[in-house]
Amino acid sequence: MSNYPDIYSSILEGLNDKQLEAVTAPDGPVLVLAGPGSGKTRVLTHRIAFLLSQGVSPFNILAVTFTNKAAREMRERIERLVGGAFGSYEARNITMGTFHSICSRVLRRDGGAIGISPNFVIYDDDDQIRLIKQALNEIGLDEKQYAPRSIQARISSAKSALLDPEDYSSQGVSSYFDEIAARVYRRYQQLLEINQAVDFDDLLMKVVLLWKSYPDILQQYRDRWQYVLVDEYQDTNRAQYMLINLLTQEHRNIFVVGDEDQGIYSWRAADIRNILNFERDYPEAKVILLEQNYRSYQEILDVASHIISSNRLRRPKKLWTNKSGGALVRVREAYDEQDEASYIAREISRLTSLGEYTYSDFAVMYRTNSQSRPVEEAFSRYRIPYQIIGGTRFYERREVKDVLAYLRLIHNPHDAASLRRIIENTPSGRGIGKGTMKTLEDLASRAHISLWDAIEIALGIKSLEEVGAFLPNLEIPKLQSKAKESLKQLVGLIYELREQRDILTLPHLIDTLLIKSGYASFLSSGAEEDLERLENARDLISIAQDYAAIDTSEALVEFLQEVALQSDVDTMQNNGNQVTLITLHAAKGLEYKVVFIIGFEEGLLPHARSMDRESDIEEECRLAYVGVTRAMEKLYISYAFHRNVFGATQTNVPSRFLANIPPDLLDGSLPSLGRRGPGRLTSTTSPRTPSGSTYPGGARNYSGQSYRPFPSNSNFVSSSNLERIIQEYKPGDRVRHPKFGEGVVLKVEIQGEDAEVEVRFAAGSTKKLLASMARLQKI
Ligand SMILES: Nc1ncnc2c1ncn2[C@@H]1O[C@H](COP(=O)(O)OP(=O)(O)OP(=O)(O)O)[C@@H](O)[C@H]1O
Ligand SMILES: [Mg+2]
Repeated sequence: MSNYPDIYSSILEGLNDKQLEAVTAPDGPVLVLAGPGSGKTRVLTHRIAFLLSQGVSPFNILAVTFTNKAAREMRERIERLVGGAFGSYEARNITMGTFHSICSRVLRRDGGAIGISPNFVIYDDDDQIRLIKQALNEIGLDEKQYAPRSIQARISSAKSALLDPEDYSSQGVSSYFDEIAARVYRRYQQLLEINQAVDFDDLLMKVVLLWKSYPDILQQYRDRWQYVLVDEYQDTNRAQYMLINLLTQEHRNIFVVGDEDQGIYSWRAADIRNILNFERDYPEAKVILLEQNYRSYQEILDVASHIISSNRLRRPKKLWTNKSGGALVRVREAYDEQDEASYIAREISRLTSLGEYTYSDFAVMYRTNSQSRPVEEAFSRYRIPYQIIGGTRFYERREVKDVLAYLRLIHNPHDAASLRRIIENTPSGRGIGKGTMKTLEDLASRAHISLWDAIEIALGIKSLEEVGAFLPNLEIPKLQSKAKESLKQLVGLIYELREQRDILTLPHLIDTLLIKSGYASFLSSGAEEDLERLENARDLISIAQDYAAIDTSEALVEFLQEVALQSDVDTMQNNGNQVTLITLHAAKGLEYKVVFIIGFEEGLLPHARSMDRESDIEEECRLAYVGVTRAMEKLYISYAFHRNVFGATQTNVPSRFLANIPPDLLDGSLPSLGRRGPGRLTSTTSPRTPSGSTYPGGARNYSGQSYRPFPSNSNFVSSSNLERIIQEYKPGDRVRHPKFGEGVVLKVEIQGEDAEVEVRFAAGSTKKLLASMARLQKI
């Protein structure tokens, strides 16, 4: 470091030798391969600051992150690192964001060359499904027989592999279903074009197409982005790989960081082989391995290493840290998901009341979104503030989508998804019936024009020639006068709002559209629900304040793009003092002082869907590994004996991923059964593991009990559970049953391994219930 003048000290200070080597590497390709928490993201951030300090213009730097939030944080960090020396305006001019947001900008600017309107709208998942249904319909196929979701998945993977409909028909088809998908893909793509829309995968694929077809345009981008940096490189797909490759082939200033063990997006066509290809494509690459972990205590790392060690398709890697003396990783068997959630709530209350932690230090992680519900309920009972990442997002709320549909239509009237949404939903039908819509859609379909054009033609505002559909034999449908009137009003409204766009700021425009469209009065019944919806709709106005200072056409583009490309994690707040509830997938790259991973069970982690293929199981293992390595100080892993899945009670066994962990690394019971090999968690007895304690509130820590294998018979209750039941109910207790309501316990009787509880319900009936099955709640 002494070779560098003082001015660089903030950039280089505190880096270890390997990190320093990466940050200060000379121009040319660099690959940083390293495990979680070893400072890859930090190195990438400091590398950018270092480039700036070397006189590289921020305009010449492109940095790709996995979420927009990560990009924002990286930019702020760089500003802080270089701020004093170079002025904070520097970092603002770096191009930084996700692949999708960067590609969206490229297409907006240069997509015209390959026939993409600069006003294109971005279709989300919902829009895509609607369009696929429309395509199926038009081809005469039944959407019940050919699930639109499965077709969407095929189209998406075709696009990620850079196969257009023709390529896919000729190369990607291996079954009858593929053939159907290929036909739908073709029509779907045409419909996107007519709607002047692109889907997420198009954003990437179209830029590859653009750059491949127009070397002069590619050259402009090569000249512009002379330094390209990519975080989380293991999760790039074929299209992303091509984008980076096209950009950097010439100048070869490519700096990527990644970890093969953390590849968790192969279901979105990510390909870990891109890391291997890197060394093939850039044989002169400098490869740097980082080994020291700065995030977690050794106790956590040891557990992580044992979990990932069962994967065969990997190079062994050592993780070490000089942070030792932390707590052992806690493993706990819960009775069911409620018990699991209550335990977490109590533990968080306990730790915060000791003053050691605040709520924002905690995260609860899970495999599937639906697992968050019991945790939310427990947190409400314990008054623990939380934020949930994913779930129903603000932008997915009906009223928000309705207002966005108006905005999208103002931006681009050819977007039929938005037009249909407005006609069908808000405010109630707009007086345009199904018959009229069918007539208009038929016209659009036959003439290969947008729905908007079809409406204008039917109203006599435009002729077929004017919209570029010269079909002399096409009969223009006659509409009923009432429908005509309603359509005229709608078209007039959109024209009027488009005029307003040129006059008003974006927040004003939204305000105006709420009033003129009748949407505000539609929601003004005064009912609680309507008030809330109106409030949400109006929240868009305050969000749009960020764009009030720029020209409204441009603001609208930026605003819609931000909304369309927002990921779950982007909505996460850093400022509130609240616990984070997040899926394992979304937790990538993040860190928390205390992490709870719930549902460490066969069927959830690994997920039932991934049981068939070894490569899928390995991906689930990496997912578990990603989760475990998010923890800095304390880690809790839990699995439940019973779990309610879509209304049915399942009896699950602990995850096979626990099987490779030596018991002395854990505090709590270890399901040693699984150690006989993956997938063979059959019943047998297992050694008793010491530890365990009682928790406030009188609930037991099952980890203090010997591990009991659970036969699939769900009446079975382990002795620990039996103890709990007996402790839990006594005559006179007031209880609540989900179906029978409130009642009083009259009698508790042991029945083999279970207990029978007799309850008199307030409604009058007396019932005998098996304690293990009844889902009684004490009140
Ligand atoms: N040299 C260092 N000195 C002190 N702290 C460091 C150092 N390097 C990294 N850290 C800290 O260690 C933590 C992990 O770093 P970072 O997030 O960059 O790791 P990563 O390799 O990107 O992890 P992941 O694979 O999970 O994305 C961060 O809190 C970071 O600030
Ligand atoms: Mg990282």
